Amino acid sequence: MSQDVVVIRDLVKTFGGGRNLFGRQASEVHAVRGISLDLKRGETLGIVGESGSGKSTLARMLVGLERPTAGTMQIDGRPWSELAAQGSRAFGRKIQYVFQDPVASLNPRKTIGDILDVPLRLLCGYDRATRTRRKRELVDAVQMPLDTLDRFPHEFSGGQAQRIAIARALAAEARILVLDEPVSALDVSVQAQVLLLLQQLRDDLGLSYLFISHDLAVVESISDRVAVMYLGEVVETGQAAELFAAPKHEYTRALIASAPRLDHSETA
Ligand SMILES: Nc1ncnc2c1ncn2[C@@H]1O[C@H](COP(=O)(O)OP(=O)(O)OP(=O)(O)O)[C@@H](O)[C@H]1O
Repeated sequence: MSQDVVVIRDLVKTFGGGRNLFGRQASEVHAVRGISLDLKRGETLGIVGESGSGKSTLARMLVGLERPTAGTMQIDGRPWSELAAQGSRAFGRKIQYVFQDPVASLNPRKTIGDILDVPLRLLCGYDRATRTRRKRELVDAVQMPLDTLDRFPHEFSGGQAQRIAIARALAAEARILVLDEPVSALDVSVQAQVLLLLQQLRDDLGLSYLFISHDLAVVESISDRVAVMYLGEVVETGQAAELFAAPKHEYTRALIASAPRLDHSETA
């Protein structure tokens, strides 16, 4: 069996380009311009690039929220087109999306128990007893107390809410997580705790992560490999430590030079 859980080939996404109200050709936005990438089982692939480089568009296509203009993707051994033909739930069992703003991503009117119930019921079809057991396991897996299940999203800090969002992403036993700026909204000390939890979960459950961030220090700390995106293209990929220590592409060098928190200078 292939070690690659995500295979992306020549992926393109173009927005717009149709005729406008006056019959004129509207301008096209080339958000993703022919990307090829692989994500291996158990690996964290960091995706970096400035705002507008196409990171979120890539992520949204992977999880089935956006349809590619051209190219192919395979998710956990299944062609993207096959999952798309089955509807959005087919993606949910294979690949899950964790958003930047954890509190906003949780329904404020539902308890955490009810929020976790949704994927267990709709994606897995579990009976009530199994759902109850799984919900306990899930809050435990993200190191939250059991009474979390009876509380509402607003009762939690940003870091706790992100743990809950991660628990929800794990509910349907998808083994691939697309993490889109998952710690960017959190204080630095909380970021470190959530990153540690993500690493533990990855190792314990054999997860694979596509980890998107504009924060190079965060990406370097968690990623095995890194892909650098610029204007819709991947301009450089490499092992995280090597790529940050000796960037090959001009854009990667500029990105590192403009990042205040990443210090690769020699200490005397
Ligand atoms: N639905 C859409 N319709 C039209 N253009 C879009 C749409 N979504 C994204 N774009 C454009 O595609 C390009 C890539 O955007 P994308 O959000 O993927 O970049 P990003 O690297 O994730 O940036 P950010 O870090 O700001 O989210 C941008 O020029 C953006 O304006």
